[in-house]
Amino acid sequence: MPSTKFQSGDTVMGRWPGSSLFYEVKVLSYDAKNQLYTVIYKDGTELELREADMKNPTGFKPSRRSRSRSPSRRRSRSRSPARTTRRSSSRTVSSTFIAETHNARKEPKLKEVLEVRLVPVVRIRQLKDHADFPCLQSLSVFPPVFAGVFCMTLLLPATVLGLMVVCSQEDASLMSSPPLPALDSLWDLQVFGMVVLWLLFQALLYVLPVGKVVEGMPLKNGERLKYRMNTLYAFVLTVAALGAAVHHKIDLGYIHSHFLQLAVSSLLCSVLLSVYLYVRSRWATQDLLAPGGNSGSVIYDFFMGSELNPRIKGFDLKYFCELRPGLIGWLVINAAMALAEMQLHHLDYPSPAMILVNCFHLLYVLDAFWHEEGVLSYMDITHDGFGFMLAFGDLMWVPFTFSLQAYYLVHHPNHLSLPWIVGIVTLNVIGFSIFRKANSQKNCFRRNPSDPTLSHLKTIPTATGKSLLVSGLWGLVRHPNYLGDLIMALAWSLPCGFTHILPYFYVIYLSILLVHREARDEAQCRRKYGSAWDDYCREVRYRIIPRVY
Ligand SMILES: NC(=O)C1=CN([C@@H]2O[C@H](COP(=O)(O)OP(=O)(O)OC[C@H]3O[C@@H](n4cnc5c(N)ncnc54)[C@H](OP(=O)(O)O)[C@@H]3O)[C@@H](O)[C@H]2O)C=CC1
Ligand SMILES: CC(C)=CCC[C@@H](C)[C@H]1CC=C2C3=C(CC[C@@]21C)[C@@]1(C)CC[C@H](O)C(C)(C)[C@@H]1CC3
Repeated sequence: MPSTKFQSGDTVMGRWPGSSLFYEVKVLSYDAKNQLYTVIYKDGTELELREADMKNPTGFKPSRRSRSRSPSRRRSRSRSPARTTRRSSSRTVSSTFIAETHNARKEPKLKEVLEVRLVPVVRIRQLKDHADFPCLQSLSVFPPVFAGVFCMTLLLPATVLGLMVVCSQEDASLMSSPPLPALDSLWDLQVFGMVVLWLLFQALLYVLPVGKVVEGMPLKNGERLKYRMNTLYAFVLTVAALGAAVHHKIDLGYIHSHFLQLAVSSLLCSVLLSVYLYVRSRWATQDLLAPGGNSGSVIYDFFMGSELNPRIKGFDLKYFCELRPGLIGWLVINAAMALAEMQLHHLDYPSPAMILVNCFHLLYVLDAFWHEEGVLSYMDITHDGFGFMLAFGDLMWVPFTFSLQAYYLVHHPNHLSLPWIVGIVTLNVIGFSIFRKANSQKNCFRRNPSDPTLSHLKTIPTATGKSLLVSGLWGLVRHPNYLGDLIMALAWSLPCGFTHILPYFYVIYLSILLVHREARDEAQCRRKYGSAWDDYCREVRYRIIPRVY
């Protein structure tokens, strides 16, 4: 940490954003560029504070009123700071501070020290805050949370396999009960070898010294990890390798004919990886753990993951899995399904529906690769531990459920008329434009808030020094990028027609995931930005869909 008034590890008094209350906080790191300290309150809340909002503890006396209260719990019991210090979007942060500091001087009672006996509350709150799972949000006591996590560990893989089995039946209705495949038909050592080879090949491409190296978001200790941006190269080299394989008469139809076995082998790889991750996390120091990453429950930590960025030397396991084997694997499966469709129905070209599905998915994945740097600031990388949920999500869920539409079309051809094709392409273009513009605007604004291309947008200042965009797409709904993602998801399903609901599984999954993710992000932003976030919510009333939600 550079020479600053407060040092990492110091215990000082930090202002709760939007209020005149000060609580005991521990300094974690200092961001010299933005001149912000990352501090942690005793209830586990992490915020960025300016030096002006931090004071030495001397002179603060314990409150007689305050007992076992965290800032966040206080907000729900007493009048919310948002209401007591309500400010409009046009009012500047500094004027708010002056007013509140003045008040605080007149009313010493407002200066309080947090007396903490919060450990169980912290853990439950952090558990509920932890990941993309709605069931964890609604559960408030430990045993059900762990039981829920345990069931998910079994249910999620079963869901993927079940969907794949149903999808291959003529009657792909979710209500149908297709014959279960024999257990030994699910396993083939050669297929397992292929999956391991695939992972090793992708790992080899990851360590190639091509592509620029960039720094990730600051960690708790202020450090920034380095990441090499070369997913696009990995993709191009994979396509070249597959092209060479096809040229040498290797039949990609193998993927279609061994689809279930490939999924089971990928599941096994994700389980083995998660066991490794769990075991190594037992030796990880506190500053390497994700928030709430050490709950004390084996099953919970196995599922959610304890370590934030597990690395072997410079090889980042989470970042590798998030973007490469699963996403590139998804595209390879799609291409194999197009080939299988041509073989099965004796076609010279894939059907228009298959072409649309392949092109839409290709665009989505290439976009993720093109904007690879943006992924470094996504919750999965900066906040979530790496455990079974993400390992399974990346290695099995993404390639085998995201490709269900292409798999479905192999067995359920759907004729598309020209107007339908035009309509579906238009819908995807609209969804993609919203998704891309929203993500780019936010990333650009976070990198450089005074970027001239964004000067026309209105913003709301917050106590942390960062502002929130409040016009343009971010003024339409609070998560325009989710809206675009959902519109695209619908466009991907429509080429499969309306006979079965199965091709719409992706839209349903994404809606649940994004609604939950939005709630989780909202809770984090409210903690981070206090009353400024409430102002934003008043100004932009809808979360994802204008006038609906
Ligand atoms: N296909 C799939 O399976 C999935 C796709 N996704 C996609 O991944 C992408 C990333 O999603 P996710 O990481 O959840 O969240 P976002 O990229 O939407 O990031 C949320 C963060 O943006 C900042 N923010 C929120 N509102 C504003 C505002 N008005 N102005 C400026 N900054 C704001 C806040 O962080 P701060 O203020 O700290 O910068 C907030 O925490 C999305 O496009 C989503 O659609 C996500 C999950 C699954
Ligand atoms: C039910 C279950 C197993 C949940 C696990 C969730 C994960 C599969 C998803 C959580 C967030 C994801 C993102 C992408 C893929 C799915 C997971 C890992 C993503 C990489 C897809 C491509 C996008 O462009 C993206 C980079 C925005 C996106 C990031 C989030």
